[in-house]
This record gives sequence, C-alpha cells and structure tokens, in this order.
Amino acid sequence: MSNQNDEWLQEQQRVDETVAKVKQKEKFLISQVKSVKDEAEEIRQNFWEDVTVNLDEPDDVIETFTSIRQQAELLSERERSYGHVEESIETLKKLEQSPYFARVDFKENDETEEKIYIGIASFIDENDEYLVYDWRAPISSIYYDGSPGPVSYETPEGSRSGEMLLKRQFLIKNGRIESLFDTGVTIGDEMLQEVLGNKADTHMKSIVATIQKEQNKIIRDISSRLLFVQGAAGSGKTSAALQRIAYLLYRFRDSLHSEQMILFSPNRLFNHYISKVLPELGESNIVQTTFFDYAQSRFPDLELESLFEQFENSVNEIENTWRSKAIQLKGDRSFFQAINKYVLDLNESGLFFKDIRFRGKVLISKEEISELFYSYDSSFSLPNRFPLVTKELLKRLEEKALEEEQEDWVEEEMELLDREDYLKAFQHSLKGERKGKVVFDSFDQEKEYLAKQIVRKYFRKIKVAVKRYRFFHIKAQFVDFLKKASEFIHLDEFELSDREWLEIQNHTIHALNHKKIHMEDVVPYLYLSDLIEGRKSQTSIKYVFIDEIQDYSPLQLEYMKYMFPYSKFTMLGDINQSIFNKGKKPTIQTAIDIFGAEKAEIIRLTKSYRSTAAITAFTKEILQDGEEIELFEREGKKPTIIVRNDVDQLIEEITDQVNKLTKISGSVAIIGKTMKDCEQAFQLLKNKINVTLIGMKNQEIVDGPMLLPSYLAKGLEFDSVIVLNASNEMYHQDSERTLLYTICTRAMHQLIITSVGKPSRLFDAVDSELYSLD
Ligand SMILES: Nc1ncnc2c1ncn2[C@@H]1O[C@H](COP(=O)(O)OP(=O)(O)OP(=O)(O)O)[C@@H](O)[C@H]1O
Repeated sequence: MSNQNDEWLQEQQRVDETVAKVKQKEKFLISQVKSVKDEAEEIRQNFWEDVTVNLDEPDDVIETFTSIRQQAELLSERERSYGHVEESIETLKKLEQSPYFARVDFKENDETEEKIYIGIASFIDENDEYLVYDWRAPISSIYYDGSPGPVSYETPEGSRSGEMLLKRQFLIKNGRIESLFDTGVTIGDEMLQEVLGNKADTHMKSIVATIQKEQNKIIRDISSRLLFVQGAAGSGKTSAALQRIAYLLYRFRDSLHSEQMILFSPNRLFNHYISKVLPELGESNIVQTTFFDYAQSRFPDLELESLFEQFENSVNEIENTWRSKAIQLKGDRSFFQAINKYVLDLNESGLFFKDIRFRGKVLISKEEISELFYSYDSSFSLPNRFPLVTKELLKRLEEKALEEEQEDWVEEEMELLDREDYLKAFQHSLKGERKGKVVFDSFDQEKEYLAKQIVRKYFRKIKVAVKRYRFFHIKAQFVDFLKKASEFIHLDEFELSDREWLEIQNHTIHALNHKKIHMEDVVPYLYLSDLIEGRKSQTSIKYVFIDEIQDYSPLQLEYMKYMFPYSKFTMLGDINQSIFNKGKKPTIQTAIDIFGAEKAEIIRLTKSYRSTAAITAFTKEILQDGEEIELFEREGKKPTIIVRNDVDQLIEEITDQVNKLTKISGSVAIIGKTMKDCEQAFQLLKNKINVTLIGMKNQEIVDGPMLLPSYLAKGLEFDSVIVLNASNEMYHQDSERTLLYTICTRAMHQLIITSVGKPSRLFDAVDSELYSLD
C-alpha cells in the first residue's frame, strides 16, 4: 500500500472516530433535550398552581406579580436552554456528515506540533480536547492566510507565531472522505474547481471551506469604521459579507447579537436568495431590508416610487433630460448640506403647521401653533420644542373637548346610541359604585357622562395625531425648501437653468399632491423631517452592511451615516455594475469623504469566481475602462450571440434554447432590460414553455426557468443566462454598458445573447474570438 493511501486511511480513521464521538454527544443531548422539554412543559401546565394569586391588598398584588414573574422567568430560562440544546443538535448533525474541511499542522516555537482540524463549528471531546476548531477561531486564520512555512495569527491577547508544516483540504460527505489535497499558497484550486463546477442553487451557499486570502481580510476586519469592498462581478463580495457577519457574531459572542446588525440588500428576491447562508453556519439571520422597504415604512400616507420604477420611467426618457439632472442634483452631497442650511434658518420662524380641525371647524389654528412653537426659547432645538408643543396642544384640546360636549351634535348622537352603549355606561356606573365613587343619580349626570364619552371617542384620534406631530406640515415645508434650495446650491454645476429647476419643483409638487413621492425626493424628504421633528437615530445597531453600494447616491450615504451614528459600515459594490446612480464621483471616493480616510479600509477583489473563464473573458470586454478583473480558470463554452430578424423568430429561438438548457443545466434565467420588456416576452413565451415571470410582487426564486428584469437579477446567479433581445436599439447608450455587463455576469456556466436585428454596439469592443455568432 502506498504512503498516500496510508495517509488517506489514517485520515478516514480519524473522521470515523470524530463522527462516533459526535454521535455520542448528539445522543446525550437528545436525551437532555427531552428532559428540558418535559420540564418546560410541566412548568407551563402547572403555571397557575405554582403562583400565589392574591389581589386583595396592594402588598398582595405586588407579591402576586413577583410570583408570576419568577415563574415566567423560570419557564423562559428552560425554553431558552431547550433552544440552545436544539441548536447544538443541529450543528452536531452537520458535523456528523462533514466534521471538517481542513487540517493545518502548526508548531509554535519549542512546543510540540499540533494538528488543527477546521470545521463549521468547534467540537470538544470528553477530555476537553479540540477535535475540530471553528473556522472562526483565531488559529484557523492561518489556514486562510498562510502557506507552509513561518506564519502568525492574531488573538484577542496579541499576535502568535510559529511554523505551518502542512495544509490539507478535505471534501467529506456522509462521513466519507471524497477528496483530499495538500495545498500550497492559495486554498487549492482543485477544491474551488470542484465547488464552482457545481450547479446553481435557489439559495446561496456558504464558502467557508474555500475562503480566499483577500476575502478573509474582509471577514476578519474588526477595526475599520468603514470597510469598503470594491469587487468584480462574482468575486465573492456578498459571500464574504455573510461570512463576516458569522465571524463577528462568533468573535464578539458575549456582546454582539444578530439584532444589532442590519443588511440593506438590493431587492427582496436577493434577500430570499441569501437567507440560508447564516443558518447553515449555525447563526441566526440578521435584519435584512431594502432601502425602499425602510423608506416605505416611514411614509404610511405616500405612495413611494421605487428605484425600479424610477429606472423603468427614466429609461424611457432621453438621457440628460431634466429628470436625470434632478436625480443627480437631489442625490448630491450639496443637496444634503442645503437641507442643513435651510433648517438652521427655521430656528426663529418659518415652520409650516396645519390647523387642528374637527367637524369642519378649526379647533387650534396653524397660526396659534406657530406662535406657541416659537414662544419657546430659541436655544431649544427644533426637535426639543415638539414635545413641549404637543403637551400644550393636548391640554388645549382637553378644554376644547369640554366646550364640544355642549354642542348640539353630541346630543343628536346620544339619541342614536344603541342599547349596548347604554349598557356600557351603566356598567361604568356600577364600577364607580363599587369603588365608592359618586355614580349617576340623575338623568343629567348620565347625559353628561355619555356626552363626555362621545366627544372623547372622536378626540382620541385627534390626540393620537397630535402625539405623532401631524400638526407639522412636512409636505409644505419640503416644497418651501425646494423653492429656496437654489439659494444654497449652484444649479449651474448640474447644468440646470432656473426654468428647469422650476419644472422639477412642479413635478415634485404635482406628485405630492397626488400622494406620491419620487425616489429622488425620498431621502431629502426624510432627512428634512428628521432634522425638524427629531428622529431617534438607531443607536443600538453596531454593524451596517450595504450591498450594491454603487446604486446609492452620495446623499443616501450621508443619510445612512446620520441614521446609524454608532455603527461600523461594510459597503460592497462594483462600480462596473452601476445601474441607477451616476454620481459625479465614484462611490468609493464619496464614502471615504463622508466617513473620513483614517478609519476606512478598502479591499479590492479582482478575481471572478462565478463564471467560467470563457464568460468572464467576454463580459470583461464589454466594459471599456472597467476595474481590473481576473479570470478563474474554469472550462466552459464560449458565449453565443444569436441574431434573428424578428420577434417571432427570437421567441422560437429562446424556446428552443430554454428546452435544451433545462435538460443539461440547472437554473435558467431569461433577463430583459425592463419589466415591460419581460411582460411582453412573457405573453409570447407562456404557452410555449413553462416559465415564471418574476416581478416586484413575486420576488422569490423558483425552480424552473425564470424571466426577470435586469434590476431584479442584481446579485443573483444562474447556471445559464439568456439575454432577452440585446439589440442595438435596446442598448445603445454608453451609460448602458454597465447594465449589459451586470446582466451577462449573472451566468455561471453558459451565456446566450439574443437580438432582433443588429446586436448592441456595446458588444463591438469584444474580440470576435471570444464568442460564437449564430
Ligand atoms: N472563496 C470562494 N469559494 C467558493 N466559492 C466562491 C468563493 N468566492 C465566491 N464564490 C462563489 O462565487 C459566486 C459569486 O459570489 P458572490 O455572489 O458573493 O459575488 P459578488 O461579488 O457579490 O457578485 P455580484 O457583484 O456579481 O453580485 C457564488 O457562487 C459564490 O459561492
């Protein structure tokens, strides 16, 4: 038997031993879980028997309350430990299948050599010996960063160094070693080839076994206030970010919880796509949202235009019309500063208020509110004056309510009261009697009581509105700001004339009057309202992750910093994939300007792992002055450009291709430019193939072929991509280069570009050797 086989056998033996111990532990925990579960069940069943309920005297009430609380705490403690044991069992089940994926032999100075096995979680045997180290443990970083020879790694106590004698990778499935490699500098290409050659999944997978050195830097960074990752399409930005979340939760497990992290992703489809990575690593998902969803939650009364609608609307307009200039201006940092300056001027006067009305009558006029607001000392900030004004308004409303009780309408309404209302009044009277209070002894008193109830019912709504500061007229304030904004900004820097600016204002006002708000107005509007009314920034959030950062405007970045003042930011983006935001400066520079260079770390990922070398070579040439992109050598067919004369022929071709591709590859996506294009194609395709149209309303990845617009495909990947009609007519502007690049880079194994008539001129720059033409 050769040495190599001996090694393999020895390793398999170790796997067997580890798995046996894992199973043993699992068995023990299963028995434990049963007893914890039974105990919790018993507490729940006997809950009321074990507490003493006595509500006679105030002291008894306190005692009862304490007793209930103790019992509830006991129950939740048992339930928590039940949850923990369940989680541990889940992890053990994973270890049972594949206990580890790597081994490094490490010798620290004069100490004896140690064999470190690395897996998705630590496993310690009965003698407290580490049979498996968590991939996030300090020592595990030498596997990702180092190669055989001298190595060092960071621990919370400082740096440690020694020598790495061996670096080995395993692929273990169902407790059997399927492959084993000893590797050098990088984490073996063999392993990566194997992983990347697999089919796409409806959910993203974790990359824990093959994290690359540069990605490991992203994952383990703990000092930067701003970690900015500029990475080519498919270079693992999202993957690294998710591993980073898992790492941070492990590294700071005593002080950091998943609720203290938030991830802004491009769309809900993407949220769904990445939702299994953290649970796969044994961690809970963090809050995932999209900026649109966040903003919508702040605008209950307005219909928000989404970034996608903005895209759909603006692609139809000629470039550089006033709309795209408006988007530029309203996304600029100078616009943010303009809001700051405008608000400074409101300290003494200038806030807009609304009358507080009831039944068509003004209860408290806007002038009265304004007078009240500005009666407070101007050293009080605007937000600090709001609670004071609210308190006073509520007091005045009480007086108004008393007056209102005398009005005729109250009496009329009283006559319309049904039996139930009277019964309620009667019960109230009985309650009062029990408490030794004066109760109705005359018809007048009963009437008085009912009148109070009626008015109170109506006034309740008004009071709620006052408590929510609805007396402040944010819409009018925003319009006023727009009217005065040109005092604070230089319109000519945005090539805007006064007339165009006026047109932009009218456009915004028109939308607001129809209870709508354009995407470019959303953040300025939110910020203005926050500065005036005072919004509590989210101080409990410690880490903010923003994916597809290139689509955020500079003003949005400013707002993010304002909203999460104590957070560390991880921003992931690719300037080559900017679809929406065409700011004056690259986002990376803007982010550094905003957050300051001292605490910023920039990491560039240049190697693209998603696509075959043939696809990356092709997509790279669509960009002319793109960021650096390196190929990952993985074999595959050259992309094909298929040109047909008319739409019918194109649809025939797409039908054939989808039928062929679904037989050989896993997921197939047909990607169109806009939703409208996709809807038209869907009408023509739906009776020929079983395809699902993905839109804003059904953002979920499904099995089988999908048809979706470019912006919803962001961040996703598919085994095969068919680009829907990439004709010259469809994509002809230079600004659409990045859009076309984004669509094409979704393909992992095969890329087919279709076109009615001449394909987009944006492909002209691509070497004809890099694709085949049909
Ligand atoms: N170290 C790695 N090991 C294995 N697979 C990897 C690694 N890095 C990236 N990948 C794979 O490459 C693909 C692309 O990764 P990911 O989606 O994270 O890239 P991205 O940079 O966010 O892409 P894009 O900007 O195009 O959306 C995924 O299938 C991911 O699993």
